[in-house]
Amino acid sequence: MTLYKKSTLRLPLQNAEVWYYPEVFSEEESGFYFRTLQHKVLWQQDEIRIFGKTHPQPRLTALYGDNLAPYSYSGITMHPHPFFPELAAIKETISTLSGHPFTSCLLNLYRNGRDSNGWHADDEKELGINPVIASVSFGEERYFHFKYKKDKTLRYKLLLENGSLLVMKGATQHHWLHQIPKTTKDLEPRINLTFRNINIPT
Ligand SMILES: O=C(O)CCC(=O)C(=O)O
Ligand SMILES: [Fe+2]
Repeated sequence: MTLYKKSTLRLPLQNAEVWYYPEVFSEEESGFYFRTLQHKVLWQQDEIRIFGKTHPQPRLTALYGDNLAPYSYSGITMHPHPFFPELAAIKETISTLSGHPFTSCLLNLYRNGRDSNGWHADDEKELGINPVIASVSFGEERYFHFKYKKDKTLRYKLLLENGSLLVMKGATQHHWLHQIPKTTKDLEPRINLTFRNINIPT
């Protein structure tokens, strides 16, 4: 990565600290990482339980980590694979830029516009009290929606562009939900990487 020159944007969300960094990676770097991740990541499709019925998760996922800490959400427990060089290089770039270390990366592959990620907060106890979540996007642009927990009419959305970084920190996960909605638009695949600190349960 060359020196980061683009202006960062702080999103106007109350009781939250969310920053958007466009073009952290150039088009060329983003294309390289998209292709490498698409082929090298051990993608899986888990079954999730919603209202007692199981459904295949509407996207592919994978977990990579520096430690063996498992990560559980929506009734799924994921076990990490070790980092490979290109993924470790992205982690280093994002740690340096955001000023935070990360142990783990949860990846999402949205194959087309029908793949999605429903309303949730990244508030699992393995993440600690005020987690820093650093989310990188490669490939197709998708809308990212926020909804305030106490007043569901308070909403915000932004387009996550190829090569961008979104950082959520502070009290964000306590007060806001987020999602990647489905769309009927004919979309190309998108890869998202969310860097996190996942602690070994005590
Ligand atoms: O794909 C995205 O940008 C969001 C992913 C996400 O919210 C998550 O994995 O927790
Ligand atoms: Fe999330």
